[in-house]
Amino acid sequence: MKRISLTQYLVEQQREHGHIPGQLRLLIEVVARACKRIAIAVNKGALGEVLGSAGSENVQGEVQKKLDIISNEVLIETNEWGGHLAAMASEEMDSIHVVPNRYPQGEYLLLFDPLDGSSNIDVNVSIGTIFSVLRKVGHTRGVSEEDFHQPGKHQAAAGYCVYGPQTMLVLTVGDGVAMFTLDRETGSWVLTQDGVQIPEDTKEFAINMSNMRHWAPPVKQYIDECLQGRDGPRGKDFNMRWVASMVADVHRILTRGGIFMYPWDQREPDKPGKLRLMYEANPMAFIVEQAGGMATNGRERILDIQPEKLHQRVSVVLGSKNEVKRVTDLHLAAGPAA
Ligand SMILES: O=P(O)(O)OC[C@H]1O[C@](O)(COP(=O)(O)O)[C@@H](O)[C@@H]1O
Ligand SMILES: [Mg+2]
Ligand SMILES: [Mg+2]
Repeated sequence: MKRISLTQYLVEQQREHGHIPGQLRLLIEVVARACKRIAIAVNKGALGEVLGSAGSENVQGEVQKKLDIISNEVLIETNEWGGHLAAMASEEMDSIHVVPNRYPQGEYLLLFDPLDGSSNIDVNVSIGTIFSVLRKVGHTRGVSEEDFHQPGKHQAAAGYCVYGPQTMLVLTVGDGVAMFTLDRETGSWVLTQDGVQIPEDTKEFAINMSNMRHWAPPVKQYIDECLQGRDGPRGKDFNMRWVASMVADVHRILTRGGIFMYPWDQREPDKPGKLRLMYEANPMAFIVEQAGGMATNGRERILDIQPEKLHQRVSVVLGSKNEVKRVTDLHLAAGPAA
């Protein structure tokens, strides 16, 4: 098999399509390098003393794990000096991190969920890193949080790394989705799948069923019809999977299809959902769309949502096109309140 490295892939994309500027290519390579360092820490587990809680809370009031903090630091440290970024934002930081004056300033903004699936860290189940890249628009000096408030359709690149039985990097620069597997012996990312396509139909759904009694009627109806299997209106049996690491659930969907949902629920009616728009939903929605799937908040395309806050939350329905469409149609038919 001819081995194509991440560098080679990006250079070829640049040559063929001309839409990956040098700074963006560098940025992606640096993020991939940071993910490699995080993978090494994840791999060491208890031997590296990286498991367990850090005893602090993030801006959303969630208890931080040691790996949440380590991964955040690795991403900042590897990215801030390269000259490709103006600023970064993270799930684990209250506000944006502007690249210090001692380093050259770049034109991109990087957002990340440094460690996704925190509840799975200590139980040796797949976790990951999610990232989104925006271009700093406008030519004003300096950078502010408002510069980040761009809808997901403006992302220049997005990706995630999954730390599972294999460490994989999944990437889109707006021209399809490519998957790379980390060769631990050589330390390089090797292209293992290009032109990833999500099947349009599926018999597999992913949702945290323990929240069922709190869901809105359209979500209840959709899942109820799936559960009725071949005796119900769908006329086929469904299977369920829920890893509780979005990266792992989305990775399965990219590989063999499926629908993923983390919907609004009535426990906290003012909160649109659990997942964060800018560094979880947007990058995943970009990847899913680039692989032929669909991603909505139940009503509108996630990539069209105009963000108002860095840590804004959103309801998420993504994956195989025909199923996401079905859930979205049920919401639209139910009217504005549901
Ligand atoms: O524990 P729950 O409610 O099933 O939530 C699981 C979801 O929460 C998350 O773990 C949130 O991500 P973080 O670990 O980055 O906070 C998602 O990855 C996952 O889909
Ligand atoms: Mg997350
Ligand atoms: Mg996280």
